[in-house]
Amino acid sequence: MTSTNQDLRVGVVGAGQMGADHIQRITRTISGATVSAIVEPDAGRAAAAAAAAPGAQPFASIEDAIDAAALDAVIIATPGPFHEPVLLPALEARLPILCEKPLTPDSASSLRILEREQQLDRPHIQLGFMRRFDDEYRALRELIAGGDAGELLMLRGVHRNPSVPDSYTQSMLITDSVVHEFDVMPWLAGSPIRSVEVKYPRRNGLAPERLREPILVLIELENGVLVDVEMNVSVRFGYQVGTEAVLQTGIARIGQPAGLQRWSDAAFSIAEHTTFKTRFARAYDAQVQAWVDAVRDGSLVAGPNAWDGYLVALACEAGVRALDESGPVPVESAARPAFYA
Ligand SMILES: NC(=O)c1ccc[n+]([C@@H]2O[C@H](COP(=O)([O-])OP(=O)(O)OC[C@H]3O[C@@H](n4cnc5c(N)ncnc54)[C@H](O)[C@@H]3O)[C@@H](O)[C@H]2O)c1
Ligand SMILES: O[C@H]1[C@H](O)[C@@H](O)[C@H](O)[C@@H](O)[C@H]1O
Repeated sequence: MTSTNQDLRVGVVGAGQMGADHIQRITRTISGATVSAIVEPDAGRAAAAAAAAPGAQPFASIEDAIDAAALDAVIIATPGPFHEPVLLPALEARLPILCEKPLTPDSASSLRILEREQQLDRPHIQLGFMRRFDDEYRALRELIAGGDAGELLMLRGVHRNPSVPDSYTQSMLITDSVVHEFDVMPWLAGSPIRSVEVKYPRRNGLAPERLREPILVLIELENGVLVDVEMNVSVRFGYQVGTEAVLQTGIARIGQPAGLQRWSDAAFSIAEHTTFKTRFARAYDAQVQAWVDAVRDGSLVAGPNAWDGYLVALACEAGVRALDESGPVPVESAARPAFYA
């Protein structure tokens, strides 16, 4: 750290919906860090981000921010295809990195990142798979590992978005959305992915014309646990992410609606989220705080690392193939190098 005060100076690259959220989070909620640099090509977003983070300097590129020694660490919140051009100079400058998911959109580019990172003394990249910081996901993982209800047999997931932007394509059902399940389900079950299959139920006529959805994704894990995920992005009513674990002698469920309960007009209702920003707000806070603390104490990474991102990239490749092929597509997951132990 080259900070003049005790705070970690964080640069944020990409100040769109997620980057702007992280800028506010660091400015208002996180302790031990300030936003010192913002790289955002869109002038309106750059101005809004600067207003939210007094004292942060604007830069045209990550390279310029590095040359000006304006940051100790970086959060990458550009769209997935624009992660690699930021990751490489950041690694070159030995900056600790919190990179939003996915690491990169395909396994070949993820491998390039792994190769570059392994030239450093230790992992520098933490990945933004925030579900690992969600209290409910953590409790579920603990329960499964504890074995009180016997062995885990199945995991059943629902992942429902109210709608998606015009830029969202068919393959993004996998690479932008199911990408989370490709990380969190193996993490819950303690076993890597063996294959991915996609089934198409009846199409939702309210979906954008370019999308054939919802989809049902079947994920087989190496330990025999079968995972099914309903991926559904035009549900309109709200944002819902839930998981049910089927164990030998019990069922565990997370992601149920919580909060305001209401009785009126002879009916009962309960508030539902409309965006991941509120559903996972506490998880994002915990994730960023854990990362800041890890950078400050020198451990640099306190969550999923680039190897986890590579495994997910392999699963995404299989998932994208499975959108067009019938039957399970195998995932060849390589052995984790000692560097990422
Ligand atoms: N963890 C989560 O739940 C979650 C939620 C949403 C998005 N994301 C991830 O966050 C990242 C950003 O997604 P978003 O929804 O905020 O996208 P967005 O389109 O809202 O914002 C991306 C921003 O990056 C800027 N940008 C593009 N190229 C750039 C470059 N080369 N240098 C600097 N800035 C550049 C764009 O102008 C834009 O403002 C993606 O990786 C996405 O997958 C994660
Ligand atoms: O980019 C978003 C984000 O990653 C959300 O967490 C996920 O639920 C959405 O499906 C995806 O589009």
